[in-house]
Amino acid sequence: MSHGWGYGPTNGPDTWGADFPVANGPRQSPINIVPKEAQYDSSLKALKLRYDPSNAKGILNNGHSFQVDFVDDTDSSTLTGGPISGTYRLKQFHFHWGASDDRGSEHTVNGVKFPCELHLVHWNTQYPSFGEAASQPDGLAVVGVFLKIGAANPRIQKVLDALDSIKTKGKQTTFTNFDAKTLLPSSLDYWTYDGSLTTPPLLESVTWIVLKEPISVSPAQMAKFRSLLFTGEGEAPCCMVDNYRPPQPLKGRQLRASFK
Ligand SMILES: CC#CCOc1ccc(CNS(N)(=O)=O)cc1
Ligand SMILES: [Zn+2]
Repeated sequence: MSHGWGYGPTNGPDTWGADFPVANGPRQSPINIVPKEAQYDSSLKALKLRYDPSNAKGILNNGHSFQVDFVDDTDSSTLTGGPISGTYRLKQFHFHWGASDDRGSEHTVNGVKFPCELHLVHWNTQYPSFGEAASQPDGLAVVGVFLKIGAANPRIQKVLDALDSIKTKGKQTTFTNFDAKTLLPSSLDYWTYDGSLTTPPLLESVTWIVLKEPISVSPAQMAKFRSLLFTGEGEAPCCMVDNYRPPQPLKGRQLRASFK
């Protein structure tokens, strides 16, 4: 049986290059963000996120994380402005997290890991589909949001309450009427750089937009993330934790900031 990619000792990030050679490419993600080395760019526009709650359709345990999927056949949930040109449609959002609060995020800031990181995945409508866009250097835009330990965040609770229904790999359920914009912090200040998907196929097609301000998550809410399993029903259970790729070499890329 093929031993697909994952986050364990025999199929984790250090092994991905065997099946996905782009893993050692020039624009891999995530990266360590060093704010002092980010170049403020006054030409960067404000992010414009317009999401229609009725586009939310389902929530899925995909065996690597869980994702909330959106209807993306019209321009009703979009990202415009910021560092991108044109219109990008929201496809899904998902998270990465650790087994304990000292790790879990993919991007780091001055080497500091957050316990969790949210990714909102968008694709460039210049291309006919997500799949087509994912193979283009300007095909995707992912907004990254750090989660830091603090007060319980009521805005993620509806997502967390759905996790009991998708405990094992492959399980999915309907998930409707959800405004992804409520997951965002009050400030939309961001860092941006050219990067890749952080999971296989690791395609170098992502404009990364990482928000400076984190949102909060409580220890009890983190426990809900950690209640999921990488494994399918009937398999020996393996807790879904530490599903993050570590920072990759910058390889001369410029990191820009939308704020001073
Ligand atoms: C091409 C392709 C494909 C499968 O779809 C995805 C979607 C999102 C991701 C997650 N990428 S990330 N962590 O960089 O947002 C990976 C594969
Ligand atoms: Zn991700």
